[in-house]
Amino acid sequence: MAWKVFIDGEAGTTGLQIRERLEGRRDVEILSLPPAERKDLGARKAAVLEADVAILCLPDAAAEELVGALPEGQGRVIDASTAFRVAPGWVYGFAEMAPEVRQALSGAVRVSNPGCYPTGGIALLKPMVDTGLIASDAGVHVIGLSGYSGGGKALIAEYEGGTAPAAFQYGTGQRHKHVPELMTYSGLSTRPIFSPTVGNFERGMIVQVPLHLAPGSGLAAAQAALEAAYADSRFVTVLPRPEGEIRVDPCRLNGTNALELQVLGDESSGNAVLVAVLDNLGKGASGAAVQNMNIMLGLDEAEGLV
Ligand SMILES: NC(=O)C1=CN([C@@H]2O[C@H](COP(=O)(O)OP(=O)(O)OC[C@H]3O[C@@H](n4cnc5c(N)ncnc54)[C@H](OP(=O)(O)O)[C@@H]3O)[C@@H](O)[C@H]2O)C=CC1
Ligand SMILES: CC(=O)N[C@@H](CCC(=O)OP(=O)(O)O)C(=O)O
Repeated sequence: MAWKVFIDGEAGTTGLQIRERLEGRRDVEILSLPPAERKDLGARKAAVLEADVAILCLPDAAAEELVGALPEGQGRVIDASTAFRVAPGWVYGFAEMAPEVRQALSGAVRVSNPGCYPTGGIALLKPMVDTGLIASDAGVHVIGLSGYSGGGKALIAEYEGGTAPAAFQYGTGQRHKHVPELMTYSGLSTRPIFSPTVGNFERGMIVQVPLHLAPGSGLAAAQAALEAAYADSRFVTVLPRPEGEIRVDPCRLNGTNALELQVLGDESSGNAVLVAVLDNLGKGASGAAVQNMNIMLGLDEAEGLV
């Protein structure tokens, strides 16, 4: 028997990627709507209710409208938008964030898929807060670098049309949509400063957290905290601290569901930069959505396919 999966917004950037990841699978049947019904609320609602799991790859407002139309507790949904990431009653689908998340996911009806930058930021920050290496009320800085596909079809068109600059910093008003989830799941009570930049490359991402740690021991402690948090993780890897200078390539995990974490810096001064590398369309979006779908359907064995 194949599980029925409906991808709402399957023609968009994230939807297409999920479709590609699922197309070769014999344990999954993709439910699709005819083009004329692609934006018909009634048809989409019926497809969600027919499916074993529906993955919403829509703008926030369209996701809110569809979820609002579903009967309470019916239609298992993974929402890729920002709409429900800190909403009560939703499971935040970052399976590696804490041991209890995987179990919550397996029975969940409403799952929000994490944002791309928060996936890297929370992965780095939560173990620091949990172990007391960062006080929960500390003011932290998070710096992001993303490929342009993170901006969806509109930004892709600007870059492919040659009208966008080589790179641009944005989120300059400190109102970026990712800050609430970053703060909530990292366990920070002070709103972090988040400064993202997008560059002229399609996909790939670096998230950096600069920190002043204890001189002489802080970097080793940060390394130990990350290693302990992700010891049993299949998709999150803590890399060894490098010897000397390195170059961090945002694109090195493209096409995968991997997330790599690393502690960089100088032990003698305690000046550190924690770094996460991921594919914004992989672990930052479609990979995580398929991983969550697998856990919800009890297909953990198939996780290697994401
Ligand atoms: N790109 C990324 O890296 C990531 C994106 N996300 C999130 O995923 C969601 C989708 O983003 P992304 O794929 O980039 O966006 P896109 O703009 O590439 O795709 C959105 C898709 O939704 C469709 N759509 C819009 N309104 C409706 C509606 N009312 N009913 C049905 N379909 C509709 C669009 O149709 P049409 O083709 O006609 O425009 C389009 O195909 C967003 O909420 C985004 O925040 C999450 C993680 C990362
Ligand atoms: C480069 C770029 O514009 N990136 C988007 C984030 C990517 C994304 O869509 O984030 P979600 O995971 O929340 O959907 C932005 O900064 O708004």
